[in-house]
Amino acid sequence: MIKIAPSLLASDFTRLAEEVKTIDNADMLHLDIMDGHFVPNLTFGPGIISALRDKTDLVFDTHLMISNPEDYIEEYAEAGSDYITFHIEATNHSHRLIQRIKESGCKAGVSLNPGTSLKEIELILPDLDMVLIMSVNPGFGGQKYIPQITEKIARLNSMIEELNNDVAIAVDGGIKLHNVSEVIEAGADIIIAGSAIFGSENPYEMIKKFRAAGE
Ligand SMILES: O=C(CO)[C@@H](O)[C@H](O)COP(=O)(O)O
Repeated sequence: MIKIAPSLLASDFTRLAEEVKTIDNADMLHLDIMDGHFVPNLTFGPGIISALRDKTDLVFDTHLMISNPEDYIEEYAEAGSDYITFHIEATNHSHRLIQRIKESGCKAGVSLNPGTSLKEIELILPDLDMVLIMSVNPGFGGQKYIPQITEKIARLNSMIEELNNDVAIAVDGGIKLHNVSEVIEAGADIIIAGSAIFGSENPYEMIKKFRAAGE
């Protein structure tokens, strides 16, 4: 079953609580944390996550696009995250970070920029709950899907099958109705989409269409 995770980045920040209600048929809420350092944009922090926590039952999927993620794990767990994902490019201590995320009561994910090889995560793959493949360069919504990423998803899918493990593949960036099937066929389990969902006339119906593409 494909999971749909609308990215809050594309919502109207003046009406967050109402925006979240428009997507209550999704599975997860994707929360992009940007620090203006690891990526050239700034978004929001744990205060917004805790403010939204009692507004929805969606699983909170926190994506740390920040330098020094080791300084913030517990804070984002306490704010109400269910998953915490950090970037492999942002730390020299990925295994320790995974352990800390799990100790904080969350599921652990790691994300890879488009130019980062899957080799970087080979040794930590058995310990992960999710791998988040960036299909655009992180920092901004509304960019175009990078076509080579489809092959990367398929290779990751084979690596996970070989391990015989339950690691979810999430794909993030530039996913629309016209290419969602390609991403799902390559092996994605979680579709993260911002502008295609929050930018549509009817986010609820758009989620239904995304879901149908995976059936
Ligand atoms: O993390 C990011 C971008 O850095 C994504 O989560 C975007 O928010 C996805 O937006 P669309 O490409 O779907 O508009």
